[in-house]
Amino acid sequence: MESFQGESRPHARLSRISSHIQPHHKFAEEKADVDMQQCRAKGAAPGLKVAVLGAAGGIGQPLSLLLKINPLVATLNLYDVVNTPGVTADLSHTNTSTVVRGFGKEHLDAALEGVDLVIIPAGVPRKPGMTRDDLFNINAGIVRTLCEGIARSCPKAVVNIISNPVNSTVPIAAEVFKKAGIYDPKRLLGVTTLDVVRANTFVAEVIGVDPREVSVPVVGGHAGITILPILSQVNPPFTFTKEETEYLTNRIQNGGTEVVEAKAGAGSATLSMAYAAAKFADANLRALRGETGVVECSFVASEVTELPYFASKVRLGRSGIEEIFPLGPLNDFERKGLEKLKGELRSSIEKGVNFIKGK
Ligand SMILES: NC(=O)C1=CN([C@@H]2O[C@H](COP(=O)(O)OP(=O)(O)OC[C@H]3O[C@@H](n4cnc5c(N)ncnc54)[C@H](O)[C@@H]3O)[C@@H](O)[C@H]2O)C=CC1
Ligand SMILES: O=C([O-])CC(=O)C(=O)O
Repeated sequence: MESFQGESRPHARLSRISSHIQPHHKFAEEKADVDMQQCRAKGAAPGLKVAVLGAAGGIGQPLSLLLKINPLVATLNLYDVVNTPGVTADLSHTNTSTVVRGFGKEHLDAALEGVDLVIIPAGVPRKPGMTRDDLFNINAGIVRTLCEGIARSCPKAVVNIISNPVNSTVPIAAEVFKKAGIYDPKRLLGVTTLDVVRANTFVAEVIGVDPREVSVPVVGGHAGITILPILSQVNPPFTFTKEETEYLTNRIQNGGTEVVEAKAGAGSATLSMAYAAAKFADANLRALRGETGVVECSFVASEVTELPYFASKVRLGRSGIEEIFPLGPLNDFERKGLEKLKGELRSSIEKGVNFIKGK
């Protein structure tokens, strides 16, 4: 069993080095509580504290790297049940001002203390032939345990859930927070950004523009037909043929499976997911810092449809979600897709809720 809590931080003064030359895993537990401000590198913003739970995984590692180079992140806490010392030591050598601290299995509460944004990519990924729901039995318990830690240590944090099946893990997180009496629907967001990233990429290929200039809302949930791209609302505006619409919808809905099959047993999307999660985290952080007009798609507690959770465009602010936008005008194809997804999405949501309510 791994028990690790260490930190790596920039040294503002040479005289401090002596206290940092011990191997990371030898750091005493209380050392992690040293005042961060006094050790922050010159020029570093007194910024936000972010925790990644599952930081040593396929998503966790590149996501942590992208957060380490985000100037809005002052402190980055890396938590995993294995391999955090190595990932922490490695990442700490990148010369950005973000302070990196590593936490092993027994130190969940310390990893979460005072954190503003928690990102959860912990859990098992799919292998070919599996659905995301096949991950429920393992990942539901992992998400529950981690959310219980959040309730104890940083009940006001904004929480981004990546662990699959997102259609169930977000309701699981909500029920854990309700049980603990700290639930705030504005602060709980399922990460569906990869669906938007894929939609923008695939659409850009069809219409022949830079993918960074394309914006497609993707609504519903994050599994198969519950992923519903609203191609009629693409920006820049474009009219797709029936064939293009079917091809793009199918490719976006099955983007995850495309990667799972290409990786042939070695896991699911990690690099594109880390990119998407870092993009979504950056939006959350900018909003927490007071930037206005930050809009992203996310799977959240919602009244946009009759379902209790639904992904759609949300406006982020200083306290999490400030506004959930209605779906806007849909064409026939999209209206049918919306009706078709509701049954599956409802049962995935109920499965998550019942996992905590014990039904
Ligand atoms: N929302 C989305 O769009 C996407 C979600 N995913 C999901 O993200 C999850 C992680 O995927 P990968 O990083 O590829 O898997 P991975 O197996 O490479 O990494 C998972 C990490 O979680 C850690 N872990 C396991 N139990 C833990 C616990 N109790 N506390 C903390 N850490 C724990 C493992 O030690 C491992 O380092 C999977 O459930 C996958 O399906 C993947 C891609 C896209
Ligand atoms: O497909 C998977 O299992 C991982 C995932 O959620 C995605 O890539 O969208």
